[in-house]
Amino acid sequence: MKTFDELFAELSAKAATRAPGSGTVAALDAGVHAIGKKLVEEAAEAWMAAEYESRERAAEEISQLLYHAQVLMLACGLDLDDVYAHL
Ligand SMILES: N=c1c2ncn([C@@H]3O[C@H](COP(=O)(O)OP(=O)(O)OP(=O)(O)O)[C@@H](O)[C@H]3O)c2ncn1[C@@H]1O[C@H](COP(=O)(O)O)[C@@H](O)[C@H]1O
Repeated sequence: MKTFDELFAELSAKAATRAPGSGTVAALDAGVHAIGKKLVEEAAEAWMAAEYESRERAAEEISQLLYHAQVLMLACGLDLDDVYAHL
C-alpha cells in the first residue's frame, strides 16, 4: 500500500531514470494523447464498478484512475504542488 504522494515520487523517479521495464516510462513515451485515452477509459471503468460492481472493485478502478492521472501530470511536467494549488 502507498499514498498518492508516495506513488508520485515513485513514478517521478522511474521517469527520471527511465527505469527498464517500467509501464510508466512506456506510457510517457506513448504521449499525452495515449495517456489521456487511458485516463478516460479508467474513469469509465471506475464509474461502472461504482454503479454495478462492489466497493472493492470500485476502489481498484479508482486506484488505477489515480495512477493514470499521475502519469498525465508527469507527461505535462506538473508536480503535486501544481495540482494541490487548485484543491
Ligand atoms: N498503480 C499502478 C497502476 N494502476 C494501473 N496501472 C496500469 O494500468 C493498467 C490498467 O489496466 P486495466 O485493468 O484497465 O487492464 P488493461 O486495459 O488490460 O491494461 P493495459 O492492457 O492497457 O495495460 C495496468 O495494466 C497498468 O499498466 C498501473 N501501473 C503501475 N502502477 C504502480 O506504479 C508503479 C510503477 O509501475 P511501473 O512504471 O510499471 O514500474 C508501481 O508501484 C505500480 O504498482
